[in-house]
Amino acid sequence: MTTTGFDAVFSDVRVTFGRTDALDGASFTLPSGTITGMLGRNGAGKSTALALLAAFRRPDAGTVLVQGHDPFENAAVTAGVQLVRESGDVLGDSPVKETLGYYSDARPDWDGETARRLLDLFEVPLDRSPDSLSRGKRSALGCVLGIAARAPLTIFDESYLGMDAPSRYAFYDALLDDYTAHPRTIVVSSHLIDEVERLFENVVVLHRGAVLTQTDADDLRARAVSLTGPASAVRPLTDGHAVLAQRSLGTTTQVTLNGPFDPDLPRKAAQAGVEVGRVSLQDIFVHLTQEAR
Ligand SMILES: Nc1ncnc2c1ncn2[C@@H]1O[C@H](COP(=O)(O)OP(=O)(O)OP(=O)(O)O)[C@@H](O)[C@H]1O
Repeated sequence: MTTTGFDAVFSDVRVTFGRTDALDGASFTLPSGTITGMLGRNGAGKSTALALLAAFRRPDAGTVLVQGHDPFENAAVTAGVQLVRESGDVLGDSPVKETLGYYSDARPDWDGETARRLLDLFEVPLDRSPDSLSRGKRSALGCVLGIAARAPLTIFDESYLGMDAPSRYAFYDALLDDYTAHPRTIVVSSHLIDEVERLFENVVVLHRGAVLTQTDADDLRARAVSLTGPASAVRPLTDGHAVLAQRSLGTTTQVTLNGPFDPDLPRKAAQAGVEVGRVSLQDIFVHLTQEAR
């Protein structure tokens, strides 16, 4: 691979199915050589956006550029884009090893040794057909193909949901290892945000076809904190802050605050015996999308 990955730019993209706007003026960027989490509730437009990157269709309005070019019917671009969907893009009724041969011919940066090592790790037999495998093994096959293709733009569209938890964690580790050794642009869409958030450097949150926020993952994490302690000590610390959530157990209260924060908050909290904690991306995502409703 001669690049650290393709970048992609969506500008005011609209895709309509009948009376549904799957994408409704979505604009965001996938920077080259980063892992971006594509988040959104059911029906937010994630799969539609990812299918545009893979040139499965053209937008009805706006532009999608991959490495500066319209990917649609552009073989030079699509040769470098790998979309892994849960349904899998494999030769369903032929042995897995034939799919490997197909990828080896079609993908310029294909690494057959990595594919075989990971298929062995996930215990996917080479002589069985994908159609005869369990859902989890089929998902694992798709994920392995996605990693071993080493495409400059690699997209995992909830491709690992069929896998059990140990297999999913093995996939996240394998993806990070391979990405570290061979940087490229990766997009991961998922509902399991708690599990995958450690992968993300950037986050795009889609909501009803539009971009709610696009940001560095650490900036998004820093947008909220939790305060836990006796209700009487926590309450004064919330003054002047937006409270995203609040819950109490006995005399202990936990509030989630949205920034910007009083720079003195950590000192005041320590003095009051209140614990300041991180808020997971999953919780921030839930708050963001609830607010947007
Ligand atoms: N082929 C299609 N025909 C009709 N409507 C569609 C089609 N594809 C998507 N849609 C609609 O477009 C909207 C966005 O769908 P999309 O699959 O992109 O969302 P998503 O964020 O991937 O959802 P999920 O997390 O549930 O998979 C939804 O309202 C969906 O019903």
